[in-house]
Amino acid sequence: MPDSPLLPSDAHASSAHSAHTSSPQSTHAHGAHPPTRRALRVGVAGPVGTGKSSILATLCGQLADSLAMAVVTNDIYTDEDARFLRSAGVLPTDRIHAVETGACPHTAIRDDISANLDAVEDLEAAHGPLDVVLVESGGDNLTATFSPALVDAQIFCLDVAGGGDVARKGGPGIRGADLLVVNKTDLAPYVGVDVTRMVADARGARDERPVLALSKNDPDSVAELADWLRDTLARHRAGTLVPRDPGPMAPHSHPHPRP
Ligand SMILES: Nc1nc2c(ncn2[C@@H]2O[C@H](COP(=O)(O)OP(=O)(O)OP(=O)(O)O)[C@@H](O)[C@H]2O)c(=O)[nH]1
Repeated sequence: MPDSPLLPSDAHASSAHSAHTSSPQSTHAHGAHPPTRRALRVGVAGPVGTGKSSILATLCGQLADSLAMAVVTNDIYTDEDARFLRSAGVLPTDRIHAVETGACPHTAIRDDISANLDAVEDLEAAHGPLDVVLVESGGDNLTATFSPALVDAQIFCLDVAGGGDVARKGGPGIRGADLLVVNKTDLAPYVGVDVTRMVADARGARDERPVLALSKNDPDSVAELADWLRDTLARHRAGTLVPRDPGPMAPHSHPHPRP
């Protein structure tokens, strides 16, 4: 993260949405942001099928009555995730915007974030002021993370069906995301995973940053997820939330396809 308190996303926001900034910039600590009315942007990343869209649906279902929310989804070739969320009926359909990345999912959330930034800003212009915009990454591998210039906080999602040892395998999302979700805990008995052990492994890999054992079928864990988002929004509003970069993905290349 750069030392400057003004991130690129703030530069966009402050020109497009300066009317929503609630107070002068003189009161924030070094590294933190000024108190702001710009929507909190939260990214949700993780391997394919771990439950990212379901987390968005759960959060909207819990909070959309009390917060102004919108969603951006990313898929490589389709708008499947956006269609799932629209059919879930948790938000008005025009608050759900699909980005078709046409490339590895991490490209659009980390390397060239312009399509996602445009989508977020279009939603804010059409429906603002918003409280929260959730951005779902396309399903990727363990090393995909969001640029802190796109999101203010990020959730990394694993599920028990991927195996109890995944949390030990590390990677920037597991290690450094603001919240690590160990999802689908209701399936643990069927896949032979000890959730307590998996969560302890995850905590060990994360310097005690938060880990949430979640099942969409377990109301207590769903309430904890909603509380985390409310708390994160409060810190964003107060200017004390500092977007942190979990780190880049592992070195890799994108070979040109054969003609
Ligand atoms: N049993 C159980 N199933 C879940 C839970 N959360 C999600 N699922 C199911 O897991 C499957 C995948 O969930 P999605 O939310 O589509 O996963 P995703 O990570 O968005 O998938 P991609 O976008 O394809 O990477 C669906 O069949 C969900 O219903 C959970 O807490 N418990």
